[in-house]
Amino acid sequence: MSGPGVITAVRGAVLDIRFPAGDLPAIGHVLHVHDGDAPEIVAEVQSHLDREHVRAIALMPTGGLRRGAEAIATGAPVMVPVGDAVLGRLLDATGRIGDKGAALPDDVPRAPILQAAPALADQTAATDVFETGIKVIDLLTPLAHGGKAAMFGGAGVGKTVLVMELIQAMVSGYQGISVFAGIGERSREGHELLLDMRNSGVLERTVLVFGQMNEPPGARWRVPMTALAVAEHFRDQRGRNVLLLMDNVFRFVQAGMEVSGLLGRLPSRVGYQPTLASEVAALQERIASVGGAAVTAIEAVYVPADDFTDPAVTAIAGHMDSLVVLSRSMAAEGMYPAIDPIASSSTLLDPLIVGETHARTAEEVRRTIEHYRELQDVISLLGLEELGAEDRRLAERARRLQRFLTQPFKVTEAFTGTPGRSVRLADTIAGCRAILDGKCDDWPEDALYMIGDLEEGRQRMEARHRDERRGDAAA
Ligand SMILES: Nc1ncnc2c1ncn2[C@@H]1O[C@H](COP(=O)(O)OP(=O)(O)OP(=O)(O)O)[C@@H](O)[C@H]1O
Repeated sequence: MSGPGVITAVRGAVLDIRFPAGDLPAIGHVLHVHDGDAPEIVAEVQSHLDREHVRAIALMPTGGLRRGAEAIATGAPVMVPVGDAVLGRLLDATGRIGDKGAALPDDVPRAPILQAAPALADQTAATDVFETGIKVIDLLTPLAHGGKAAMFGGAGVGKTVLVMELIQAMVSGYQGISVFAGIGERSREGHELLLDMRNSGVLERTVLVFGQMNEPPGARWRVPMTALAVAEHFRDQRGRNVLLLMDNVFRFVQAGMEVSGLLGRLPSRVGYQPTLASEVAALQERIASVGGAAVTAIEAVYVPADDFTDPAVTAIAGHMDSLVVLSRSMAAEGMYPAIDPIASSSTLLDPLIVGETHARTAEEVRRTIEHYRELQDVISLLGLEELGAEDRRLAERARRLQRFLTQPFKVTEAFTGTPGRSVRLADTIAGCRAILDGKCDDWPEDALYMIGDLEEGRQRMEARHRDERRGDAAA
Protein backbone atom coordinates (compact mmCIF):
# COMPACT_ATOMS: atom_id res chain seq x y z
CA MET A 1 0.00 0.00 0.00
CA SER A 2 1.39 3.39 -1.01
CA GLY A 3 1.37 6.49 1.17
CA PRO A 4 -1.19 9.18 0.27
CA GLY A 5 -0.70 10.92 -3.07
CA VAL A 6 -1.47 14.48 -4.06
CA ILE A 7 -3.51 15.50 -7.11
CA THR A 8 -1.30 17.56 -9.42
CA ALA A 9 -3.66 17.97 -12.39
CA VAL A 10 -7.38 17.53 -13.10
CA ARG A 11 -8.56 17.46 -16.72
CA GLY A 12 -12.17 16.30 -16.69
CA ALA A 13 -12.12 12.63 -15.79
CA VAL A 14 -8.31 12.39 -16.00
CA LEU A 15 -6.35 12.88 -12.79
CA ASP A 16 -2.57 13.06 -12.38
CA ILE A 17 -1.35 12.18 -8.92
CA ARG A 18 2.08 12.41 -7.33
CA PHE A 19 3.19 9.66 -4.97
CA PRO A 20 6.47 9.36 -3.12
CA ALA A 21 9.09 7.97 -5.55
CA GLY A 22 9.27 4.18 -5.67
CA ASP A 23 5.86 3.83 -4.03
CA LEU A 24 3.44 4.00 -6.95
CA PRO A 25 0.09 2.13 -6.81
CA ALA A 26 -0.23 -0.59 -9.45
CA ILE A 27 -2.18 -0.14 -12.68
CA GLY A 28 -5.82 -1.15 -12.15
CA HIS A 29 -5.70 -0.24 -8.45
CA VAL A 30 -8.21 2.11 -6.90
CA LEU A 31 -7.61 5.60 -5.50
CA HIS A 32 -9.97 7.30 -3.06
CA VAL A 33 -9.73 11.04 -3.56
CA HIS A 34 -10.72 13.41 -0.73
CA ASP A 35 -11.07 17.14 -1.14
CA GLY A 36 -12.25 18.78 2.07
CA ASP A 37 -15.89 18.02 2.77
CA ALA A 38 -16.72 17.10 -0.84
CA PRO A 39 -17.91 13.51 -1.35
CA GLU A 40 -15.18 10.96 -2.01
CA ILE A 41 -14.22 10.35 -5.65
CA VAL A 42 -13.17 6.89 -6.78
CA ALA A 43 -10.56 6.65 -9.56
CA GLU A 44 -8.60 3.83 -11.16
CA VAL A 45 -4.88 3.99 -11.99
CA GLN A 46 -4.33 3.66 -15.75
CA SER A 47 -0.64 4.42 -16.30
CA HIS A 48 2.63 5.28 -14.63
CA LEU A 49 3.85 8.57 -16.09
CA ASP A 50 7.26 8.59 -14.39
CA ARG A 51 8.82 7.51 -11.09
CA GLU A 52 6.52 9.79 -9.11
CA HIS A 53 3.35 10.31 -11.10
CA VAL A 54 0.39 8.12 -12.06
CA ARG A 55 -2.52 8.95 -14.33
CA ALA A 56 -5.96 7.79 -13.25
CA ILE A 57 -9.50 7.84 -14.62
CA ALA A 58 -12.24 8.96 -12.25
CA LEU A 59 -15.32 6.72 -12.11
CA MET A 60 -17.43 9.63 -10.85
CA PRO A 61 -17.89 13.26 -11.85
CA THR A 62 -14.88 15.37 -10.85
CA GLY A 63 -16.57 18.79 -10.90
CA GLY A 64 -15.06 21.06 -8.24
CA LEU A 65 -12.06 18.81 -7.54
CA ARG A 66 -8.91 20.85 -6.89
CA ARG A 67 -5.20 20.28 -7.19
CA GLY A 68 -3.67 19.41 -3.85
CA ALA A 69 -6.49 17.03 -2.87
CA GLU A 70 -5.37 13.82 -1.23
CA ALA A 71 -5.55 10.42 -3.00
CA ILE A 72 -5.34 7.25 -0.96
CA ALA A 73 -4.34 3.99 -2.61
CA THR A 74 -5.70 0.86 -0.94
CA GLY A 75 -3.45 -1.53 -2.84
CA ALA A 76 -6.37 -3.31 -4.55
CA PRO A 77 -8.73 -2.81 -7.50
CA VAL A 78 -12.16 -1.22 -6.95
CA MET A 79 -13.99 -3.47 -4.45
CA VAL A 80 -17.76 -3.74 -4.72
CA PRO A 81 -20.34 -5.32 -2.39
CA VAL A 82 -21.52 -8.78 -3.43
CA GLY A 83 -23.65 -11.59 -2.02
CA ASP A 84 -27.17 -11.78 -0.58
CA ALA A 85 -27.12 -8.20 0.71
CA VAL A 86 -27.11 -6.79 -2.83
CA LEU A 87 -30.03 -8.92 -4.07
CA GLY A 88 -32.92 -6.66 -5.03
CA ARG A 89 -30.65 -3.61 -5.01
CA LEU A 90 -29.37 -1.16 -7.59
CA LEU A 91 -25.63 -0.44 -7.59
CA ASP A 92 -23.40 1.91 -9.56
CA ALA A 93 -20.03 0.99 -11.08
CA THR A 94 -18.19 1.64 -7.81
CA GLY A 95 -20.68 -0.40 -5.78
CA ARG A 96 -22.59 2.47 -4.20
CA ILE A 97 -26.32 1.98 -3.65
CA GLY A 98 -28.38 3.87 -6.23
CA ASP A 99 -31.96 3.01 -5.23
CA LYS A 100 -32.50 5.30 -2.21
CA GLY A 101 -32.99 2.19 -0.02
CA ALA A 102 -31.28 1.31 3.27
CA ALA A 103 -27.47 1.30 3.50
CA LEU A 104 -25.70 -2.05 3.19
CA PRO A 105 -24.40 -3.71 6.38
CA ASP A 106 -20.76 -2.90 7.23
CA ASP A 107 -19.69 -6.53 7.01
CA VAL A 108 -21.01 -7.05 3.46
CA PRO A 109 -18.54 -9.20 1.47
CA ARG A 110 -16.67 -7.32 -1.25
CA ALA A 111 -14.99 -8.50 -4.43
CA PRO A 112 -12.55 -6.80 -6.83
CA ILE A 113 -14.11 -5.76 -10.14
CA LEU A 114 -10.96 -6.72 -12.06
CA GLN A 115 -10.25 -10.44 -12.03
CA ALA A 116 -8.71 -12.97 -14.37
CA ALA A 117 -10.99 -15.27 -16.37
CA PRO A 118 -11.21 -18.85 -15.04
CA ALA A 119 -8.62 -21.24 -16.51
CA LEU A 120 -9.81 -22.98 -19.65
CA ALA A 121 -9.33 -26.38 -17.99
CA ASP A 122 -11.84 -25.43 -15.25
CA GLN A 123 -14.55 -24.28 -17.64
CA THR A 124 -17.45 -26.43 -18.73
CA ALA A 125 -18.86 -26.30 -22.24
CA ALA A 126 -22.35 -24.99 -22.87
CA THR A 127 -24.57 -27.49 -24.69
CA ASP A 128 -27.95 -27.43 -22.88
CA VAL A 129 -30.62 -25.42 -24.63
CA PHE A 130 -32.20 -22.55 -22.71
CA GLU A 131 -35.81 -22.35 -23.93
CA THR A 132 -37.14 -18.81 -24.14
CA GLY A 133 -40.66 -19.28 -25.54
CA ILE A 134 -39.76 -16.91 -28.41
CA LYS A 135 -40.36 -18.96 -31.54
CA VAL A 136 -37.72 -17.60 -33.87
CA ILE A 137 -34.99 -17.70 -31.20
CA ASP A 138 -35.74 -21.21 -29.96
CA LEU A 139 -35.93 -22.56 -33.50
CA LEU A 140 -33.13 -20.76 -35.36
CA THR A 141 -30.72 -19.37 -32.76
CA PRO A 142 -31.18 -21.52 -29.65
CA LEU A 143 -29.53 -20.05 -26.56
CA ALA A 144 -27.16 -22.18 -24.52
CA HIS A 145 -27.49 -22.62 -20.78
CA GLY A 146 -24.09 -21.29 -19.73
CA GLY A 147 -23.48 -19.72 -23.15
CA LYS A 148 -23.25 -16.22 -24.52
CA ALA A 149 -25.83 -14.73 -26.84
CA ALA A 150 -25.81 -11.29 -28.42
CA MET A 151 -28.64 -9.30 -30.00
CA PHE A 152 -27.12 -7.14 -32.72
CA GLY A 153 -28.97 -4.25 -34.31
CA GLY A 154 -28.82 -0.64 -35.45
CA ALA A 155 -30.70 2.17 -33.74
CA GLY A 156 -34.33 1.51 -32.93
CA VAL A 157 -34.75 -1.99 -34.39
CA GLY A 158 -35.84 -3.56 -31.10
CA LYS A 159 -32.78 -4.61 -29.09
CA THR A 160 -34.02 -3.26 -25.80
CA VAL A 161 -37.52 -4.63 -26.33
CA LEU A 162 -36.05 -8.07 -27.06
CA VAL A 163 -33.75 -8.04 -24.03
CA MET A 164 -36.66 -6.94 -21.82
CA GLU A 165 -38.83 -9.75 -23.21
CA LEU A 166 -36.05 -12.24 -22.56
CA ILE A 167 -35.83 -10.97 -18.99
CA GLN A 168 -39.59 -11.53 -18.63
CA ALA A 169 -39.38 -14.96 -20.22
CA MET A 170 -36.26 -16.21 -18.55
CA VAL A 171 -36.06 -14.57 -15.15
CA SER A 172 -39.56 -15.53 -14.04
CA GLY A 173 -39.02 -19.22 -14.76
CA TYR A 174 -35.40 -19.21 -13.64
CA GLN A 175 -34.28 -20.54 -10.29
CA GLY A 176 -30.86 -18.89 -10.31
CA ILE A 177 -29.78 -15.31 -9.74
CA SER A 178 -30.08 -12.60 -12.38
CA VAL A 179 -27.66 -9.70 -12.74
CA PHE A 180 -28.57 -6.84 -15.07
CA ALA A 181 -25.90 -4.42 -16.25
CA GLY A 182 -27.19 -1.18 -17.78
CA ILE A 183 -24.31 0.27 -19.78
CA GLY A 184 -24.48 3.73 -21.33
CA GLU A 185 -28.18 3.65 -22.26
CA ARG A 186 -30.99 5.97 -21.20
CA SER A 187 -31.26 6.23 -17.43
CA ARG A 188 -35.06 6.24 -17.72
CA GLU A 189 -34.89 2.63 -19.00
CA GLY A 190 -33.06 1.64 -15.82
CA HIS A 191 -35.70 3.03 -13.51
CA GLU A 192 -38.50 1.48 -15.55
CA LEU A 193 -36.77 -1.88 -15.27
CA LEU A 194 -36.44 -1.53 -11.50
CA LEU A 195 -40.16 -0.78 -11.17
CA ASP A 196 -41.16 -3.62 -13.53
CA MET A 197 -39.07 -6.10 -11.63
CA ARG A 198 -40.43 -4.96 -8.31
CA ASN A 199 -44.01 -5.32 -9.59
CA SER A 200 -43.44 -8.77 -11.08
CA GLY A 201 -41.80 -10.04 -7.90
CA VAL A 202 -38.47 -11.07 -9.48
CA LEU A 203 -36.49 -8.23 -7.95
CA GLU A 204 -35.44 -10.20 -4.87
CA ARG A 205 -33.47 -12.62 -7.07
CA THR A 206 -31.96 -9.84 -9.17
CA VAL A 207 -29.10 -7.36 -8.86
CA LEU A 208 -29.14 -4.24 -11.04
CA VAL A 209 -25.88 -2.45 -11.85
CA PHE A 210 -26.08 0.80 -13.78
CA GLY A 211 -23.61 3.15 -15.46
CA GLN A 212 -25.90 4.99 -17.85
CA MET A 213 -25.27 7.60 -20.55
CA ASN A 214 -25.32 10.50 -18.08
CA GLU A 215 -22.36 9.07 -16.16
CA PRO A 216 -18.64 9.66 -16.83
CA PRO A 217 -16.84 7.35 -19.30
CA GLY A 218 -14.93 5.61 -16.49
CA ALA A 219 -18.20 4.49 -14.90
CA ARG A 220 -19.65 3.24 -18.20
CA TRP A 221 -16.42 1.40 -18.91
CA ARG A 222 -16.28 -0.37 -15.54
CA VAL A 223 -19.94 -1.14 -14.95
CA PRO A 224 -19.89 -4.53 -16.76
CA MET A 225 -16.91 -5.53 -14.58
CA THR A 226 -18.89 -4.64 -11.46
CA ALA A 227 -21.80 -6.77 -12.69
CA LEU A 228 -19.38 -9.62 -13.38
CA ALA A 229 -17.88 -9.39 -9.89
CA VAL A 230 -21.40 -9.82 -8.45
CA ALA A 231 -22.14 -12.72 -10.85
CA GLU A 232 -18.82 -14.45 -10.14
CA HIS A 233 -19.42 -14.32 -6.40
CA PHE A 234 -22.72 -16.20 -6.75
CA ARG A 235 -21.14 -18.67 -9.16
CA ASP A 236 -17.90 -19.37 -7.30
CA GLN A 237 -18.78 -18.90 -3.64
CA ARG A 238 -22.37 -20.12 -3.71
CA GLY A 239 -22.48 -22.51 -6.67
CA ARG A 240 -25.52 -20.71 -8.10
CA ASN A 241 -26.47 -20.38 -11.76
CA VAL A 242 -26.46 -16.78 -12.92
CA LEU A 243 -28.22 -15.07 -15.79
CA LEU A 244 -26.22 -12.00 -16.83
CA LEU A 245 -28.03 -9.44 -18.98
CA MET A 246 -26.17 -6.52 -20.52
CA ASP A 247 -27.63 -3.57 -22.39
CA ASN A 248 -25.59 -2.27 -24.24
CA VAL A 249 -22.13 -3.84 -24.70
CA PHE A 250 -21.27 -1.49 -27.56
CA ARG A 251 -21.43 1.36 -25.03
CA PHE A 252 -18.72 -0.43 -23.03
CA VAL A 253 -16.44 -0.39 -26.09
CA GLN A 254 -17.36 3.24 -26.74
CA ALA A 255 -16.56 4.21 -23.14
CA GLY A 256 -13.20 2.41 -23.48
CA MET A 257 -12.57 4.47 -26.60
CA GLU A 258 -13.32 7.69 -24.69
CA VAL A 259 -11.02 6.62 -21.84
CA SER A 260 -8.26 5.77 -24.31
CA GLY A 261 -8.63 9.20 -25.93
CA LEU A 262 -8.62 10.96 -22.57
CA LEU A 263 -5.38 9.18 -21.71
CA GLY A 264 -3.87 10.50 -24.92
CA ARG A 265 -3.47 7.12 -26.62
CA LEU A 266 -3.42 7.07 -30.41
CA PRO A 267 -6.57 5.62 -31.92
CA SER A 268 -6.55 2.52 -34.07
CA ARG A 269 -8.92 1.26 -36.81
CA VAL A 270 -12.07 3.41 -37.28
CA GLY A 271 -10.98 5.54 -34.31
CA TYR A 272 -11.30 2.72 -31.79
CA GLN A 273 -8.84 2.19 -28.97
CA PRO A 274 -5.78 0.08 -29.89
CA THR A 275 -6.73 -2.27 -27.03
CA LEU A 276 -10.23 -2.98 -28.42
CA ALA A 277 -9.79 -6.74 -28.85
CA SER A 278 -8.18 -7.28 -25.46
CA GLU A 279 -10.75 -5.13 -23.65
CA VAL A 280 -13.62 -7.08 -25.18
CA ALA A 281 -11.85 -10.38 -24.42
CA ALA A 282 -11.17 -9.37 -20.80
CA LEU A 283 -14.92 -8.91 -20.36
CA GLN A 284 -16.25 -11.83 -22.39
CA GLU A 285 -13.80 -14.46 -21.20
CA ARG A 286 -14.83 -13.91 -17.60
CA ILE A 287 -18.36 -14.99 -18.57
CA ALA A 288 -17.84 -18.71 -18.14
CA SER A 289 -19.29 -21.76 -16.42
CA VAL A 290 -17.16 -23.33 -13.71
CA GLY A 291 -17.64 -26.38 -11.49
CA GLY A 292 -21.28 -27.02 -12.28
CA ALA A 293 -22.45 -23.41 -11.90
CA ALA A 294 -23.23 -21.61 -15.13
CA VAL A 295 -23.21 -17.96 -16.12
CA THR A 296 -25.52 -17.42 -19.08
CA ALA A 297 -25.10 -14.07 -20.80
CA ILE A 298 -27.60 -12.18 -22.97
CA GLU A 299 -26.06 -9.03 -24.44
CA ALA A 300 -27.55 -6.27 -26.56
CA VAL A 301 -25.06 -4.84 -29.06
CA TYR A 302 -25.70 -1.58 -30.92
CA VAL A 303 -24.45 -1.69 -34.50
CA PRO A 304 -23.30 1.80 -35.55
CA ALA A 305 -24.81 2.92 -38.87
CA ASP A 306 -26.08 -0.67 -39.40
CA ASP A 307 -22.49 -1.61 -40.33
CA PHE A 308 -21.98 -5.21 -39.26
CA THR A 309 -18.29 -5.05 -40.24
CA ASP A 310 -17.63 -2.43 -37.55
CA PRO A 311 -14.53 -3.51 -35.53
CA ALA A 312 -16.39 -3.33 -32.20
CA VAL A 313 -19.23 -5.47 -33.53
CA THR A 314 -16.93 -8.13 -35.00
CA ALA A 315 -14.79 -8.20 -31.85
CA ILE A 316 -17.88 -8.92 -29.73
CA ALA A 317 -19.41 -11.38 -32.21
CA GLY A 318 -16.30 -13.56 -32.07
CA HIS A 319 -17.05 -14.49 -28.45
CA MET A 320 -20.69 -15.50 -28.90
CA ASP A 321 -22.40 -18.91 -29.02
CA SER A 322 -25.62 -17.45 -30.42
CA LEU A 323 -25.83 -14.46 -32.75
CA VAL A 324 -29.25 -12.86 -33.00
CA VAL A 325 -29.19 -10.29 -35.80
CA LEU A 326 -31.99 -7.72 -35.97
CA SER A 327 -32.96 -6.45 -39.39
CA ARG A 328 -34.09 -2.93 -40.16
CA SER A 329 -36.16 -3.96 -43.17
CA MET A 330 -38.08 -6.52 -41.11
CA ALA A 331 -38.71 -3.92 -38.40
CA ALA A 332 -39.94 -1.51 -41.08
CA GLU A 333 -42.46 -4.13 -42.25
CA GLY A 334 -43.64 -4.69 -38.68
CA MET A 335 -42.29 -8.25 -38.63
CA TYR A 336 -41.44 -8.21 -34.91
CA PRO A 337 -39.28 -9.53 -33.41
CA ALA A 338 -37.23 -8.35 -36.39
CA ILE A 339 -34.76 -11.25 -36.16
CA ASP A 340 -33.14 -12.04 -39.50
CA PRO A 341 -33.53 -15.82 -39.93
CA ILE A 342 -30.62 -16.08 -42.36
CA ALA A 343 -28.02 -13.83 -40.72
CA SER A 344 -28.67 -15.16 -37.20
CA SER A 345 -26.96 -18.34 -36.06
CA SER A 346 -26.14 -20.53 -33.10
CA THR A 347 -23.45 -23.11 -32.44
CA LEU A 348 -26.14 -25.24 -30.79
CA LEU A 349 -28.01 -25.83 -34.01
CA ASP A 350 -26.49 -29.25 -34.50
CA PRO A 351 -28.43 -32.55 -34.72
CA LEU A 352 -26.24 -33.98 -31.94
CA ILE A 353 -27.32 -31.18 -29.58
CA VAL A 354 -30.88 -30.17 -30.46
CA GLY A 355 -31.90 -33.43 -32.15
CA GLU A 356 -32.53 -34.44 -35.73
CA THR A 357 -36.07 -33.02 -36.10
CA HIS A 358 -35.22 -29.58 -34.74
CA ALA A 359 -32.02 -29.22 -36.79
CA ARG A 360 -33.71 -30.40 -39.99
CA THR A 361 -36.74 -28.15 -39.55
CA ALA A 362 -34.54 -25.12 -38.83
CA GLU A 363 -32.45 -25.85 -41.89
CA GLU A 364 -35.52 -26.18 -44.12
CA VAL A 365 -37.06 -22.98 -42.75
CA ARG A 366 -33.83 -21.13 -43.50
CA ARG A 367 -33.49 -22.60 -46.96
CA THR A 368 -37.09 -21.77 -47.87
CA ILE A 369 -36.81 -18.15 -46.70
CA GLU A 370 -33.43 -17.74 -48.38
CA HIS A 371 -34.80 -19.06 -51.67
CA TYR A 372 -37.71 -16.63 -51.39
CA ARG A 373 -35.25 -13.76 -50.89
CA GLU A 374 -33.37 -14.78 -54.01
CA LEU A 375 -36.64 -14.68 -55.93
CA GLN A 376 -37.56 -11.27 -54.53
CA ASP A 377 -36.14 -9.28 -57.46
CA VAL A 378 -38.09 -11.34 -59.97
CA ILE A 379 -41.23 -11.06 -57.85
CA SER A 380 -40.99 -7.29 -57.55
CA LEU A 381 -40.52 -6.94 -61.31
CA LEU A 382 -43.01 -9.50 -62.58
CA GLY A 383 -45.21 -10.43 -59.62
CA LEU A 384 -45.68 -13.73 -57.81
CA GLU A 385 -47.93 -15.03 -60.61
CA GLU A 386 -45.08 -15.21 -63.12
CA LEU A 387 -43.06 -17.70 -61.09
CA GLY A 388 -42.98 -21.37 -61.98
CA ALA A 389 -45.32 -23.60 -59.96
CA GLU A 390 -42.54 -24.95 -57.70
CA ASP A 391 -40.99 -21.51 -56.98
CA ARG A 392 -44.37 -20.04 -56.35
CA ARG A 393 -45.27 -22.73 -53.83
CA LEU A 394 -41.95 -22.18 -52.04
CA ALA A 395 -42.43 -18.40 -52.01
CA GLU A 396 -45.90 -18.74 -50.53
CA ARG A 397 -44.66 -21.09 -47.84
CA ALA A 398 -41.75 -18.76 -47.07
CA ARG A 399 -44.16 -15.85 -46.57
CA ARG A 400 -46.24 -18.00 -44.22
CA LEU A 401 -43.13 -19.06 -42.29
CA GLN A 402 -42.02 -15.43 -41.94
CA ARG A 403 -45.39 -14.50 -40.53
CA PHE A 404 -45.55 -17.51 -38.22
CA LEU A 405 -42.16 -16.47 -36.78
CA THR A 406 -43.54 -13.09 -35.67
CA GLN A 407 -44.83 -13.05 -32.10
CA PRO A 408 -46.56 -10.58 -29.79
CA PHE A 409 -44.40 -9.77 -26.76
CA LYS A 410 -45.46 -9.32 -23.17
CA VAL A 411 -43.40 -6.14 -22.81
CA THR A 412 -45.13 -4.52 -25.79
CA GLU A 413 -48.68 -5.37 -24.63
CA ALA A 414 -49.18 -1.83 -23.38
CA PHE A 415 -48.67 -0.20 -26.78
CA THR A 416 -49.70 -2.93 -29.23
CA GLY A 417 -52.80 -3.99 -27.30
CA THR A 418 -52.06 -7.66 -28.10
CA PRO A 419 -51.32 -9.93 -25.13
CA GLY A 420 -47.84 -11.52 -25.25
CA ARG A 421 -47.43 -15.20 -26.18
CA SER A 422 -44.91 -17.77 -25.10
CA VAL A 423 -44.63 -20.86 -27.31
CA ARG A 424 -43.11 -24.21 -26.41
CA LEU A 425 -40.30 -25.34 -28.69
CA ALA A 426 -42.22 -28.49 -29.68
CA ASP A 427 -45.16 -26.35 -30.86
CA THR A 428 -42.83 -24.03 -32.81
CA ILE A 429 -41.27 -26.99 -34.59
CA ALA A 430 -44.68 -28.57 -35.26
CA GLY A 431 -46.01 -25.28 -36.67
CA CYS A 432 -43.06 -24.80 -39.02
CA ARG A 433 -43.25 -28.46 -40.09
CA ALA A 434 -46.92 -28.06 -40.97
CA ILE A 435 -46.20 -24.97 -43.08
CA LEU A 436 -43.20 -26.62 -44.78
CA ASP A 437 -45.25 -29.73 -45.53
CA GLY A 438 -47.93 -27.64 -47.22
CA LYS A 439 -50.63 -28.13 -44.58
CA CYS A 440 -51.29 -24.38 -44.42
CA ASP A 441 -51.07 -23.61 -48.14
CA ASP A 442 -54.71 -22.55 -48.25
CA TRP A 443 -54.57 -20.45 -45.06
CA PRO A 444 -54.65 -16.68 -45.51
CA GLU A 445 -51.20 -15.24 -44.64
CA ASP A 446 -52.46 -12.89 -41.97
CA ALA A 447 -53.94 -15.79 -40.00
CA LEU A 448 -50.33 -16.57 -39.08
CA TYR A 449 -49.19 -13.03 -38.26
CA MET A 450 -48.52 -12.20 -34.59
CA ILE A 451 -49.84 -15.42 -33.13
CA GLY A 452 -48.54 -17.98 -30.63
CA ASP A 453 -48.80 -21.59 -31.82
CA LEU A 454 -50.43 -22.82 -35.03
CA GLU A 455 -53.64 -23.71 -33.21
CA GLU A 456 -54.19 -20.00 -32.54
CA GLY A 457 -53.90 -19.34 -36.29
CA ARG A 458 -56.47 -22.05 -36.97
CA GLN A 459 -58.88 -20.52 -34.45
CA ARG A 460 -58.35 -17.08 -35.96
CA MET A 461 -59.09 -18.46 -39.43
CA GLU A 462 -62.21 -20.31 -38.29
CA ALA A 463 -63.50 -17.23 -36.47
CA ARG A 464 -63.06 -15.25 -39.66
CA HIS A 465 -64.94 -17.88 -41.72
CA ARG A 466 -67.78 -17.78 -39.17
CA ASP A 467 -67.95 -13.99 -39.45
CA GLU A 468 -68.00 -14.19 -43.24
CA ARG A 469 -70.80 -16.76 -43.22
CA ARG A 470 -72.77 -14.61 -40.80
CA GLY A 471 -72.17 -11.59 -43.06
CA ASP A 472 -73.35 -13.58 -46.12
CA ALA A 473 -76.46 -14.77 -44.30
CA ALA A 474 -77.28 -11.20 -43.21
CA ALA A 475 -76.90 -10.00 -46.81
N1 LIG B 1 -41.31 -6.92 -30.59
C1 LIG B 1 -41.80 -5.72 -30.88
N2 LIG B 1 -43.13 -5.55 -31.07
C2 LIG B 1 -43.64 -4.35 -31.38
N3 LIG B 1 -42.89 -3.23 -31.51
C3 LIG B 1 -41.58 -3.31 -31.33
C4 LIG B 1 -40.95 -4.56 -31.01
N4 LIG B 1 -39.63 -4.37 -30.92
C5 LIG B 1 -39.43 -3.05 -31.15
N5 LIG B 1 -40.58 -2.42 -31.40
C6 LIG B 1 -40.73 -0.98 -31.72
O1 LIG B 1 -39.43 -0.43 -32.02
C7 LIG B 1 -39.12 0.61 -31.09
C8 LIG B 1 -37.63 0.61 -30.78
O2 LIG B 1 -37.28 -0.54 -30.04
P1 LIG B 1 -36.05 -0.56 -29.03
O3 LIG B 1 -36.10 0.60 -28.11
O4 LIG B 1 -36.00 -1.91 -28.43
O5 LIG B 1 -34.88 -0.40 -30.06
P2 LIG B 1 -33.34 -0.38 -29.77
O6 LIG B 1 -32.75 -1.17 -30.87
O7 LIG B 1 -33.03 -0.80 -28.38
O8 LIG B 1 -33.08 1.15 -29.97
P3 LIG B 1 -31.89 2.07 -29.47
O9 LIG B 1 -30.72 1.71 -30.28
O10 LIG B 1 -32.44 3.44 -29.78
O11 LIG B 1 -31.74 1.80 -27.99
C9 LIG B 1 -40.01 0.34 -29.90
O12 LIG B 1 -40.28 1.50 -29.18
C10 LIG B 1 -41.25 -0.23 -30.55
O13 LIG B 1 -42.08 0.78 -31.03
